[in-house]
Amino acid sequence: MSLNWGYDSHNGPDQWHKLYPIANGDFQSPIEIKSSEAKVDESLKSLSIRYNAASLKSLVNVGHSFQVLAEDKENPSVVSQGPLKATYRLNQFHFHWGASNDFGSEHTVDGKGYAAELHLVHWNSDKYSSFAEAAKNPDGCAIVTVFIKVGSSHPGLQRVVEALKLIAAKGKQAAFTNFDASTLLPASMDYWTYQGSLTHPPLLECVTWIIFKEPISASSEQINLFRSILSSAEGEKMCPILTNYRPIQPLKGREVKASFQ
Ligand SMILES: Cc1cc(C)cc(S(N)(=O)=O)c1
Ligand SMILES: [Zn+2]
Repeated sequence: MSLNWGYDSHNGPDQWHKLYPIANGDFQSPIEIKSSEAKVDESLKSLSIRYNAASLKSLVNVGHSFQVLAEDKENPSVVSQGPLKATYRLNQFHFHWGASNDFGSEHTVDGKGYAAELHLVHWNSDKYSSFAEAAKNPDGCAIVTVFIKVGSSHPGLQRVVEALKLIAAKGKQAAFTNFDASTLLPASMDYWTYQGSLTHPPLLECVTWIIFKEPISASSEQINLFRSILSSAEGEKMCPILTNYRPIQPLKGREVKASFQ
């Protein structure tokens, strides 16, 4: 199935509104986080993240990124507390990046972009029976987000980037098991949170965003391996995925809360 959207000039974020009018909605993501304008909310609980290495099963090249998929029936990996009023099950995680290390994250902080951004995608399994059903509701999804800056090599990320050679072409899938996603989280649990949307089509406004203040570090070589996967299928002209981030969207009066001073 060829995508009707992408990140090129002819099918990229500026064009998405033609097929997905919600692209101009009031709760779109990503956004710029202006740290001085975030409202410290003392009532925000600390986040409870319980990841189970048995949850993750496979790695797939979806043509615009790669995803590590959870089998979310048994041994679910879950996030709860923090700004959330329910328990949210891990569905998958993936990354966004750019053609150079100077940009590539989707959210920005005080005008600064990071080299890449990790999205750990969860759905409200207390209220809904699947991610697809949850994504139709404002309280349906919770995406835990970790910024990635260029620095020392990240041991946890190394297993992920080494597996990318197995899924170089679009549509390729490989087993990826026994991986504890909590190795990708920063030391500090301080976060910002706001209500927004999925950051590519269908752009549904169903997400409680939970964005850690502290980035993790990855080496330039590790981030460069993200750019080694292809948007082309086997046998087609090889086309590396050099960029897959949506630019920041208007805040439209939304409040960003901070769990920290
Ligand atoms: C369309 C879509 C689906 C999923 C699972 C996740 C996203 S994102 N990039 O907002 O995390 C977007
Ligand atoms: Zn994403």
